[in-house]
Amino acid sequence: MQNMVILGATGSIGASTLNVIESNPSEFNVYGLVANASVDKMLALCLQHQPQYAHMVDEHAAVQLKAQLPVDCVTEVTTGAQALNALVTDSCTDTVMAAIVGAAGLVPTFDAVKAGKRVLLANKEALVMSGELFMNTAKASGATVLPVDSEHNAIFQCLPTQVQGQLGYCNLGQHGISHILLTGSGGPFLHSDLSALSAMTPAQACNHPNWSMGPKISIDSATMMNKGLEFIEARWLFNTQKEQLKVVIHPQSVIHSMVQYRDGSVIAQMGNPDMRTPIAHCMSYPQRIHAGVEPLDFFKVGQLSFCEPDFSRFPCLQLAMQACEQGQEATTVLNAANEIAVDAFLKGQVRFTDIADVNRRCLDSVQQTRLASIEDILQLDEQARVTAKSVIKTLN
Ligand SMILES: NC(=O)C1=CN([C@@H]2O[C@H](COP(=O)(O)OP(=O)(O)OC[C@H]3O[C@@H](n4cnc5c(N)ncnc54)[C@H](OP(=O)(O)O)[C@@H]3O)[C@@H](O)[C@H]2O)C=CC1
Ligand SMILES: CC(=O)[C@@H](O)[C@H](O)COP(=O)(O)O
Ligand SMILES: [Mn+2]
Repeated sequence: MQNMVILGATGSIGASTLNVIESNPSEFNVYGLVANASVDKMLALCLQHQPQYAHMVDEHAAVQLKAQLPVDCVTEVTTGAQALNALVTDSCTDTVMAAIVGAAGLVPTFDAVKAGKRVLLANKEALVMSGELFMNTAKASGATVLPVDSEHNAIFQCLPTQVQGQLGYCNLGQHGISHILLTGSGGPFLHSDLSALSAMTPAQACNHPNWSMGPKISIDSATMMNKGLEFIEARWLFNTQKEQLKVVIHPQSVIHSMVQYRDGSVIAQMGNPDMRTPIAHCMSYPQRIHAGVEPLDFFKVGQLSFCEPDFSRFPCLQLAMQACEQGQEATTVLNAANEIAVDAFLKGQVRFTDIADVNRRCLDSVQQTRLASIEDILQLDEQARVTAKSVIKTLN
């Protein structure tokens, strides 16, 4: 029985994870649930799953949750950074699902890695901000990091077993691998008129053709910043050189990514677009469990198609690839700027096309700094947020 802590329990990945646990009750126990401020959702989850701990980052939300839980409930409600650290590093915690959205997920995820836990990584922003430190820390602590993000999980499944055990420091060339082919759907605006993009609404941008996800990642898919963040994520997980990583647009999201070998073989992982597959894979690795996912029906799929990304339609993808080459300062700044720009777009404060402009202007301001610790990274993240907000003020 694995005791699981779910960071981001009230979100889309949180819900899929709890669904996989429900399908496999003898294998997993819900030990801790973590969210920010969604009291009603957390209350329902506590009543259903009876975790040992329910942690709310928002203190006010913790007080409300405590007041609403029945007195005989087994769940202890906690709040505060120390309690969150205690939960992810608790000797009873076996596995941490890292599914808080954005930079807010970095500290608890990193703490779990430092404590040598089995970490199922959905929170790609944590790696974008701290990739080198994150993977080095995992190696030093003995933590097992397993990629939940559908593409990275697919790549992982297509790699030789030996390489799977060397995440962060594997040498792909030594295993006959020539390229990693990172697939992306192209999002809801793949075929839209370029002149129409500036007027796209948050509802249109969140309307992903294949996946049902939280708002931030949905907007990132529409700008293809998601693929850019995933490019950086892949760079750290699979220790890739620039020329080993290619982005391929595949609108059906049936192939979730591929690994191309020197001898001409290409190994792909496929399945219906349902995050319960990669989540279940990580939860049970190296075994396989039921995920509750419909088997892929090739006769229904019919056709698979592919094309090259167009940077004039998706400037955010190009910015992320550029930042990846520049280094950790650039990827941290770009991630922070993007979080601010996406939030402003979702609130109707900027246009869809402004997201790339804010990101570009923040990336242009990047200076060389020393990022030796998580504290250094968080400080740079904070500065970049201030810059992004001031760039937004100059728009319109
Ligand atoms: N959804 C998907 O299919 C995929 C998601 N991912 C990645 O997984 C992560 C989660 O995505 P998704 O589930 O879609 O996001 P959602 O928006 O659906 O959920 C976000 C979760 O994070 C919590 N949260 C937000 N801010 C904070 C904070 N400051 N402190 C603590 N918790 C916080 C939310 O709590 P509350 O409800 O209280 O606000 C909620 O539980 C992202 O990094 C995303 O890129 C990767 C691949 C696929
Ligand atoms: C499900 C998942 O992993 C998302 O990151 C997904 O990849 C988003 O779709 P795009 O390929 O459109 O970015
Ligand atoms: Mn993905």
